[in-house]
Amino acid sequence: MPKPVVATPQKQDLSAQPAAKTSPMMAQYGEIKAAHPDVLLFYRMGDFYELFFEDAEQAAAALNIVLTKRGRHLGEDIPMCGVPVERADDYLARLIAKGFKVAVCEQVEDPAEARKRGGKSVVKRAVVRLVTPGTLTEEALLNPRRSNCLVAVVPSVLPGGSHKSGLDDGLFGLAAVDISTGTFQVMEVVRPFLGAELARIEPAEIIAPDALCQSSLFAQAGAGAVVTPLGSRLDDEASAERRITNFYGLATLDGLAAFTRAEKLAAAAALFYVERTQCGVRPALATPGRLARAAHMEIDAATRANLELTQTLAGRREGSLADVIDKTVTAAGGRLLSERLVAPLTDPQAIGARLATLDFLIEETRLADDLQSILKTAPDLARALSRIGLGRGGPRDLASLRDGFSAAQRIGEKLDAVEVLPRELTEAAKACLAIDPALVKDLRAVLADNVPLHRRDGNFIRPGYDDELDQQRALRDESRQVIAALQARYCELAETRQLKVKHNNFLGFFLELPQAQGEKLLHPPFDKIFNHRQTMADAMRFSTAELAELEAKISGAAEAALARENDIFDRLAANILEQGETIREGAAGLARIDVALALALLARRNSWTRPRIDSSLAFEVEAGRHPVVEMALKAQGKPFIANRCGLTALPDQQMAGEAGRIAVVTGPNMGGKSTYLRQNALIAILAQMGSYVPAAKAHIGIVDRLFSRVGAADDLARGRSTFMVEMVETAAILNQASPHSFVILDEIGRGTATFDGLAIAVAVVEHLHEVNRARTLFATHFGEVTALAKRLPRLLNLTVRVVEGKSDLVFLHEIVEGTADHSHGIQVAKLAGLPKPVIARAKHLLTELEKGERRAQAERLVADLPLFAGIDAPDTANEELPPARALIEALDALDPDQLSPREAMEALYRLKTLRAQEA
Ligand SMILES: Nc1ncnc2c1ncn2[C@@H]1O[C@H](COP(=O)(O)OP(=O)(O)OP(=O)(O)O)[C@@H](O)[C@H]1O
Repeated sequence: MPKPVVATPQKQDLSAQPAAKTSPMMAQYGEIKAAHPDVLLFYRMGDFYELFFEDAEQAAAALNIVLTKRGRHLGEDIPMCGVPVERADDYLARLIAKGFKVAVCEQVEDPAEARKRGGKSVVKRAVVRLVTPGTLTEEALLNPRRSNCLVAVVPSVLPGGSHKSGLDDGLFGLAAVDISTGTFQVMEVVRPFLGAELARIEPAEIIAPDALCQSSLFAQAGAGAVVTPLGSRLDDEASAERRITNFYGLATLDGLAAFTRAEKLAAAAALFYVERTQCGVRPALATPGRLARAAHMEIDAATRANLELTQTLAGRREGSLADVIDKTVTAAGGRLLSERLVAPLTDPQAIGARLATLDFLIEETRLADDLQSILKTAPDLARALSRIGLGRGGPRDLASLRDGFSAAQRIGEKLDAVEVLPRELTEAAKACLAIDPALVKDLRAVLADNVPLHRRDGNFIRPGYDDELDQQRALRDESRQVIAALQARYCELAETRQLKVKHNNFLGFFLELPQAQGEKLLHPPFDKIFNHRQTMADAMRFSTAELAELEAKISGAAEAALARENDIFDRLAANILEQGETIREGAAGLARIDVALALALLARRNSWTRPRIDSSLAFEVEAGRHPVVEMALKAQGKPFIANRCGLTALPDQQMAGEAGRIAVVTGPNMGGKSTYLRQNALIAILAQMGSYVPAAKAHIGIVDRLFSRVGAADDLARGRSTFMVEMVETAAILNQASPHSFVILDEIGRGTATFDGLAIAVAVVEHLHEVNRARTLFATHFGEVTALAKRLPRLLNLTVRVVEGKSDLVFLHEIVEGTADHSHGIQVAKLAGLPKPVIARAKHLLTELEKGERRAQAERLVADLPLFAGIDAPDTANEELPPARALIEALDALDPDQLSPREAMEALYRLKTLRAQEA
């Protein structure tokens, strides 16, 4: 995980030194470094980027490269290290991954120009770009299948402003920009949801006002991103609007979505940072779209991590749900699939539209296969376009666009030929066909078959395309032939066969031959023709007047040819950028098709079914499976046992209001309880992202929020023990879950003393049943909790079946109604290989305990206590509402999208008051 980059004051301040003591180059370095104190400065010198002073020390340590020295400053050696320009991307990637930021400083004039100003003049240099984790564009620095977002977080009310609750309870504007693809989204979010939103976006970098960065906010909700303080450079609302309109060349913001103040501030902050890091070059960003939070299933950061949606708890993609379901064939498709997975929809109609696409593609297998094989030829259009937009594109990016456009065209035509298409595919096909076919033609005609990565390497324009270029190339190549002839002639003259014509940047063309033969050329008559240039360990180098003349001619022709190639490149790039928006939409269309094809293929191959989705509180899954565990078992040749889950409350169980059921799942360790809990949460996620699901049948009433308390990990970095983490997460659930939520709780209370744990588990179940009324799966080892079913009408007891053999246990992994008779903990311990004497002793103790008083006490705790002690059961609508219920209803009545910031603030205060009453 990248560490936050902290400004490191540099020891040297060269700009403050008397000029006489500092070389002109070091003075220039000092001046540039002073303007970029908190980043590593890559200072271009010829074919290297050099780093000096502390930058050199830090980079050498981080990159494991040699630290040398160059000259002296204030009587001390200047530490230096360097990376070759050719391999700079690799080194940059490693530095960025370690949390550094880098300013790339280039020579911005020809050294010849500098020489004209006098012998001691230094070549002009300038920082052309700041490379930060959230503003990357190069292929080598990016993960192709992950988006790379920069997120600006701006509080609606700044701390120290008129409102005391600026940070803790406030409203935030959030702007997420991915300059590698040009996407830009803004939203407004209240403090309790900020963590979930950041966890969804998984930003590479967060920028925020200083006060916010210094607060504990991002330590809790930063999703591991590098956090960059914005300093005091925060616009007011009017300047924010101006910044946005200026960026897009618009007269007003009216044509875009109606943004709130916080959203405008965040969008402007993001644009400010993008312009700053790109040193004034404007990436081709889409205009910001507004994201309504309520449109997505809310999944908090802990739940997202625990369910291992896009990465496992160990931080790897293998073994995550995304890894198992991702059958996309393009990088953009992979990114979109992950985005959908972490933001399942809540609108049944929108989900239905996605499912209709899958229905169609599952039916039309031939067409689906054809489309997928075309898609396999489509490179990453969005990222190539973005690099071209930033002037960082190379010939391979043009080739990617050419191949991508032609794939889009073929896919568009194929879909267009189908009579009745689902809406999503009609729209995607239209977007694909909107890309101007002339562009493809042009690119095909212009680009050579094999093109280099960098423009500087030349030879990317097809021979025969441009007369002038062909002439320059002929001249260049002819001269090369002349050189070959010269080599033969000089061999004769020097009476050796070992003479070679070579080239380097320092000498240009030169002749090289072994020292033994070279010696002779230093003397008459040879020295009239051959001018000695260098003596190496085992070779000597010479030049001749004729070679120098040719050198000038060749480099002139080569330079002219390259300049001509670059002119053609620029013209093409300009044509492409003119259609940037259309191309981006076409690329998005291809990604949507890729995702649909991938999900259709997944459903077809694994016999997944179409879920029924509506706005009820249903939760009925027949023969559900855990996709990741199933896949892992399949690899070992073992079957996965499918299980039913029914949490829909019967009408007569709902009492005064809507509610779902709670299933208490008991059973032995290793029986499959956790798998069962997670698989049902994953089925809800898959269904709402618009995928078929691993079940024989599924009916899911929209889940608006998904909560989980599973797994146990200390959060020592934040000073929380396992039990504390467990309780914090449980508190969040009990305070926030509603009947429309889905909750999975695994072994609440196991992290503390038995009685405390049991008491907490019982109280939590009661609260969930009476107050939250959410559809819930509650796994526990406290068998006593099952007794609650006698008192709580919507409670259901499930257990995992095991068969106890003579000497061991057989796990059937079958979930059935009922309760576990005992926990089999000792048998599992035996299976795990605990020493025999320990097992024997434990068995003995267990018998004693089961006979004893403690057990009876525990059972009484659950069975004999007054019904719902401490909880006011809201069983008639006319009774005065208990405050927690009132709070939930007040929350339910709110529609955040309809509130002005002021109304939102007022609502927040109302809620706080209700909460205070409850306490
Ligand atoms: N439905 C199933 N079909 C086949 N194998 C399963 C099934 N469910 C679980 N398993 C296997 O059993 C193992 C244990 O499952 P799981 O972790 O869910 O058990 P558990 O009851 O939660 O255990 P504990 O109480 O110790 O946490 C899994 O790793 C998997 O290999």
